[in-house]
Amino acid sequence: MDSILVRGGTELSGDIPIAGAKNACLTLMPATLLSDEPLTLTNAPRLSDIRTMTQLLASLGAEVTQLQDGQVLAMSSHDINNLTADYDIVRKMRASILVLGPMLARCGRAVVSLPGGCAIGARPVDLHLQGLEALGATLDLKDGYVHAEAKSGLKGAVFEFPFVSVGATENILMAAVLAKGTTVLKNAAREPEIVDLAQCLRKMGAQIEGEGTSEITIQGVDRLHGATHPVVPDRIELGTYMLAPAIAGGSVTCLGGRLDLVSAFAEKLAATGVDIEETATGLTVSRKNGRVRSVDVETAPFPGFPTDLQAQMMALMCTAEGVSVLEERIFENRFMHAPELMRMGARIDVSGGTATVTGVESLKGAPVMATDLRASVSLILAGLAAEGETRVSRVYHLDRGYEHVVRKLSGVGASIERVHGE
Ligand SMILES: CC(=O)N[C@H]1[C@@H](OP(=O)(O)OP(=O)(O)OC[C@H]2O[C@@H](n3ccc(=O)[nH]c3=O)[C@H](O)[C@@H]2O)O[C@H](CO)[C@@H](O)[C@@H]1O
Ligand SMILES: C=C(OP(=O)(O)O)C(=O)O
Repeated sequence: MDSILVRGGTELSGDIPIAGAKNACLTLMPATLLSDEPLTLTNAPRLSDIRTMTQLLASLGAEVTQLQDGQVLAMSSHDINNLTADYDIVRKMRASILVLGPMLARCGRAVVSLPGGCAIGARPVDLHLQGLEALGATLDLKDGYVHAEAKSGLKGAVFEFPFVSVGATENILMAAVLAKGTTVLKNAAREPEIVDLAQCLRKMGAQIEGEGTSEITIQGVDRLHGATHPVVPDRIELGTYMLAPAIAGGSVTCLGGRLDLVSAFAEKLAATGVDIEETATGLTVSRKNGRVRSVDVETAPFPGFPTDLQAQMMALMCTAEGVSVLEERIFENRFMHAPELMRMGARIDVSGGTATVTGVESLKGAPVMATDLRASVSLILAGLAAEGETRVSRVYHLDRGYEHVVRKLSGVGASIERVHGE
C-alpha cells in the first residue's frame, strides 16, 4: 500500500489549480441514465471515485469514454441493459445510490444494493427511498437490495425532507424530471453541487426552478436530450488548499477558486488572521507572520460550514493560539483524525460531537493512518506544519477525492512525496 511522506517547515508560494468537484461529478454522471442521447462532462476530476462510478454505469450498459486525460467524460446511455446495481460496486462508494432515481425514472424499474454504513457514520438512505415512494414508486427491500418499481411511471408530488440531505435531494430531483406533472421538493439541499446538477439537467431539457434555495419545483417532461456541461469547481478541494498556506505560512493562489463556493469557510479562515483575496484568476490566501488565532466552528448544510472541511480546519486549529471548539453536526463519527493528530502532539479532547482543540506552538512529525478521505488530507496539512517527517498511510482514501495531491503541493514548494508499496 502506498503512503505519503511530508517534511514540514517549508513556506508555500505559487498557484494550485482547483479541479472539478468530485461530489458534483458523482451526481452528474448518473444523470446520463436519464437520456438515450450523449451527455458530456468537461472539467471532470481524475479520481478513483469517478472510476468507480464509470464502472457502475458501464455495468448497467452505459458507455463512458475518458478524453483529454480524463478531464472530459463522454457518456452515452442509449441502451440500459441491466437494471441491477451490484453490491460489489456499490459497497465501494456510497454515491452509487444515485443511479436509483434516474434508472427508475427512465426504465420504470431498478434494483440497487443498499450501500451500508461507513467510517464517518451510519448514513442510511431512508430519505432517498421516502422521496421516491412519494413519487409513486413501490419499494421492496430484499437480500440487501432495494427493488424499486414504477410500472406506469413516476408521478409528481410535494415532498418535504424532514432534514437536509444532499444525496436524497439529488436522487429525487433526477427522478422527478421525468415524472408526470409537478414535483415540489421542500427543505431541499442548497449545495453548489445541487445547483450544478439542476443546470445540467436544464441543458438536457428538464424544467426546474429554485435550485440553490430550499424549495425546488420540477415540471416533468417526457424525455431529455443530450448536453455538454462543465463540472463546477471543487469547493472542498479549494478549502483544503486554502488551508495549506494558512498552516505552513506563505501565499498560495487557488486557480479557479470562487468565494461564493466557500463563503462560510472563508469567513472563519479570515477570522484566524489569514488574508484572503479574490481575483480574476482565483483566491489568494496568505499568512505572513505569527500563529493564527483559534476560532470555533459548527458544521451545517450549505451555506453553513461544510462537514467535508471540518478535519482540515481542525488541523489548522492544532497550531492556533487559543482554544477552539469544533462541533460536528452532520455525521456522528467524524473525528477519527483527532487521535492521529494527537500522535503529532496536538491537544484535542473529543466528547460526542464536540472536539475542543488547544493550540500548541508546533506539531511533531509522526507515522499516522488515514481513516477516511478528509481525515487523510487533514494529516497531510498537519504534516506541512510539523517538525520533521510525517508518513500518512492508507492513502487510497485520499485518491478518492484529491487528484495529483503530491504534484499540486510540491508545485508550491512543499516537501512531499508518494512512497509506493509500503
Ligand atoms: C458524494 C457526496 O456528494 N457526498 C457528500 C454528501 O453526502 P450525502 O449525500 O451522503 O450526505 P447527506 O446530506 O445525505 O447526509 C446528511 C445527514 O443525513 C443523514 N441521512 C441522509 C440520507 C438519508 O436518507 N438518511 C439520513 O439519515 C446522513 O446520515 C447524514 O447524517 O453530502 C455530505 C454532507 O454535506 C458530504 O459530507 C458528502 O461529501
Ligand atoms: C464524505 C465524502 O464523500 P462520500 O459521501 O462519497 O463518502 C466526502 O467527499 O468527504
